[in-house]
Amino acid sequence: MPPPGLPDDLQEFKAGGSGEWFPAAEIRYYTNVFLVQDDKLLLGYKKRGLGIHKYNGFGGKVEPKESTMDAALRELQEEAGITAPLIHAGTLLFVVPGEKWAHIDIFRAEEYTGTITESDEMRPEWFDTNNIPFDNMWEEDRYWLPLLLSKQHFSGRADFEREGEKYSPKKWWIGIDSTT
Ligand SMILES: Nc1nc2c([nH]c(=O)n2[C@H]2C[C@H](O)[C@@H](COP(=O)(O)OP(=O)(O)OP(=O)(O)O)O2)c(=O)[nH]1
Repeated sequence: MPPPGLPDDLQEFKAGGSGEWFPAAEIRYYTNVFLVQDDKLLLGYKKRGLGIHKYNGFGGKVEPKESTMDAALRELQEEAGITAPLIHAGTLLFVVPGEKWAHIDIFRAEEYTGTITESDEMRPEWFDTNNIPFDNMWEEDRYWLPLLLSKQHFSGRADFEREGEKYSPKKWWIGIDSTT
């Protein structure tokens, strides 16, 4: 059974952790873009802000009156210097008690135009898809990134406890959309 906040028609893929899901809160929208070419994945090393010193896709907050797609394209341009046709890969709810829920629309791109460029926020780096730096990423990314790579549409939720800038995973659930 999917946790609160996710659609009902999901097939469980990975779940773990313990305790209760944190209570509902207001939702804030984010984007995250992963570029995949052959057996290579482009990640960015985050130099500031949420997730500092972790590798992640390129993305950020959706601004008021901006569509999610426009936000994803803007962040990809700002953080990696490129533009790309984006395919919706899945969604993730990232929950921290006492904070707004982050609803993250996650996109995959397979081609791009422009020159991959380091920005103030991200240092881009290519990784082999069988050598992804999961130990230096958000904890639950290891569970859903394989679904992004295998082109299976997913939805997930991950609840974290926060102590200062340290986020510890508490409970997570990742499902595959049964229509894919
Ligand atoms: N892969 C992954 N990404 C996550 C998780 N949680 C989470 O917020 N993110 C992403 C969503 C966004 O792409 C990014 C956080 O956005 P941000 O705070 O850098 O937003 P921004 O670029 O608008 O920031 P700023 O300009 O205000 O500094 O981290 C997670 O658990 N896994």
